[in-house]
Amino acid sequence: MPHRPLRLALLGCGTVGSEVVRQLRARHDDLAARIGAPLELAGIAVRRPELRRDVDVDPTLFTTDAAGLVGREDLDIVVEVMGGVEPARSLLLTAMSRGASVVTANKALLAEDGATIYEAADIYGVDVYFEAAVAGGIPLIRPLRESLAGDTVQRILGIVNGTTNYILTRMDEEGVTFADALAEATELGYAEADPSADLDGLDAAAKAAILASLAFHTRVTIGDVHREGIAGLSAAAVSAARDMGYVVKLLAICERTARGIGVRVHPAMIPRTHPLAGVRDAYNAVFVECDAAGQLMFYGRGAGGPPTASAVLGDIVAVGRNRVRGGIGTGESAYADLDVRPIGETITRYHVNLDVADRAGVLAQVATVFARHNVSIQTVRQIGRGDDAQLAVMTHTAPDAALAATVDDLRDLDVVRAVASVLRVEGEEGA
Ligand SMILES: NC(=O)C1=CN([C@@H]2O[C@H](COP(=O)(O)OP(=O)(O)OC[C@H]3O[C@@H](n4cnc5c(N)ncnc54)[C@H](O)[C@@H]3O)[C@@H](O)[C@H]2O)C=CC1
Ligand SMILES: N[C@@H](CC=O)C(=O)O
Ligand code: NA
Repeated sequence: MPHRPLRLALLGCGTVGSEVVRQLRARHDDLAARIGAPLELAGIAVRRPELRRDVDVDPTLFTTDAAGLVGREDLDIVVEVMGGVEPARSLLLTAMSRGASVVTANKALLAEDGATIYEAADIYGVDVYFEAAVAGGIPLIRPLRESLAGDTVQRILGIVNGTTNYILTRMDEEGVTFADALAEATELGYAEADPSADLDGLDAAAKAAILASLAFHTRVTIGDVHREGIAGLSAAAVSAARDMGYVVKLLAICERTARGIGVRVHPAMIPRTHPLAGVRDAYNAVFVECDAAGQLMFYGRGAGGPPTASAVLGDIVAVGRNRVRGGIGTGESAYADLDVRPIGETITRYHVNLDVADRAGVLAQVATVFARHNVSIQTVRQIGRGDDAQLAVMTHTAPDAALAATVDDLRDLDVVRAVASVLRVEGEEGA
């Protein structure tokens, strides 16, 4: 006997939402066959129903009463693509309390207060799926949640923000200024409405928190993530890295450490030969390093309407199948409850560019500061002469706290006119 149609409500109809509607319509019959029941759009919550959209929608589906829509008793799936913590959180909680499963692309909400959402799903016996929340169309959540559930993840290293990767690519390859590259990214529709979420690393930190939670079976929130954005990065630092055979990328790194886990987002230099160095423009790529599976790489479009909607539709099919067959999929797994350790305990390397006085004895003074903090120098070279003299120092690995204290003390040296740039160096051994 054919299954009754599954009723679906959409919250938000912007870049992702309108593409979800378009793809739902374009693949209606295939989706019905894959799920075992047709999907029926019951309503779309929007702010301005009169707005012209890229997709044809029956205007009677639009409502400005999102709370009324999710309060209905007859919904099977609520798809949230409006973004932001509130009212998205309250709307999803209401939807779940009425028995609907939830599909969301909202990394900000999940990284801020995923616990409330997962607990509600548990209480009401419904699904929460969120493949689109990290790295858009790239399947990454499901591999971590399901395919790798039998393995032990040691480390995740990736580029998870398309906007900043676009900016850094343009600065590195064409010498475009930061401001011009940002304007281009905005024009191309990669940047958030408020691009500071991209530039300050907030978007990447939310994604890192979600990835770390899944990989380490531990509740990690955005507040646990050490975060540095790219706003302070100079064109000079990017071009100095290029001259040395490195490229600067905004990285998200989640790793097991001696005493727990570390989760961080910051710009870093990686060797030009590293696979992540070739990830250009708004593309994302994520390495996952496991005990048994070894190194895995996930690559593709991390932003934009069509790829993100592809991830949303995949979740709709998964949730729909659970509805048709009965039962629910994987829920939150936070049993390991590992400690999120401070950035100071991270073992890493620094590359430091110093504007220095060009006279005898300067190198010795600089080297003494590194030695005082037990930071070993791998290479040091002088660039320029006289007023343009710079020392470029590459360290060996050391605790981040020791490296940071070294840089603080270097600033106090009379012979150091300025600390021109400080960048961590990643990806030299393996991924
Ligand atoms: N655009 C992208 O490339 C990606 C977006 N996402 C996530 O998907 C979600 C949606 O993103 P976009 O579609 O790009 O944003 P958008 O700004 O284009 O669309 C959001 C829509 O929701 C509507 N909305 C917001 N609050 C509302 C409310 N209270 N009631 C009714 N409508 C409301 C807005 O008017 C807007 O039309 C966000 O959580 C975002 O972080 C995730 C991956 C990639
Ligand atoms: N602004 C984000 C969109 C997707 O998450 C990005 O640039 O990656
Ligand atoms: Na994804």
